[in-house]
Amino acid sequence: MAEEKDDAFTPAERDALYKAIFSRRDVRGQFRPDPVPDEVLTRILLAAHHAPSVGFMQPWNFIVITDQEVKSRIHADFTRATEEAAAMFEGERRSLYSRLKLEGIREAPINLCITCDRERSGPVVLGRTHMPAMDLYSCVCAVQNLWLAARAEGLGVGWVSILHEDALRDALGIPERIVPIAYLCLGHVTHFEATPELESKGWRKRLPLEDLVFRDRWQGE
Ligand SMILES: Cc1cc2c(cc1C)N(C[C@H](O)[C@H](O)[C@H](O)COP(=O)(O)O)c1[nH]c(=O)[nH]c(=O)c1N2
Repeated sequence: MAEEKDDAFTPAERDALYKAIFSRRDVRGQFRPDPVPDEVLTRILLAAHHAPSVGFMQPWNFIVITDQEVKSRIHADFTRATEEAAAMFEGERRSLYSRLKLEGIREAPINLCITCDRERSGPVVLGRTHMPAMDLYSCVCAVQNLWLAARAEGLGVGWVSILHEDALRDALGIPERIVPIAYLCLGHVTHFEATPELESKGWRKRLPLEDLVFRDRWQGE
């Protein structure tokens, strides 16, 4: 066998990465109260900070929330928003929606808001000159890095987006030029589900990959 180059992944390293990808779950209901050690939190934040970003803008900030009062304020807004959301679905969908657990704000030992500073590196940004949303997408890359690193650390992450942006800004004192990207609940978990909860609870199935891959041009409707 050819000698591995230093920058190549061994098969075990490759498998470990895929394991993190395929076993990552959105966690809302299985948080344990035990605290997350600071060094673990630092490692996953460092993973987020090593995400790609347009023009190397690094437009993110990480607001680490452990104050139960702040969490309760956000949770109160979730309760309002989720009632509004339930009303947007009809019949059986509405009652299924209402039975789903869609956040773990108060149970998770850490809540984390990832934000985007749209002015971080001046008005003209390499790579964002023609597609201005690229800074927002960069922050989502940071979220995904953190989500995968957390999985490898045995920590669950749940993304909560059933919130009013103004209420979130108010609760966290986020200034106007900063965009809240993700509100995450984070902590040790009793277990990771094998499949997305929205699938196991009958909300929606994973689509077949072959239906989503096009060759050379758009081949859908
Ligand atoms: C941008 C964004 C926003 C949200 C989510 C995800 C993403 C990417 N998801 C989680 C979502 O339901 C979940 O990712 C899918 O159901 C797939 O499940 P796994 O993440 O594979 O477990 C999510 N889940 C939830 O219970 N409440 C929420 O508000 C949200 N919001």
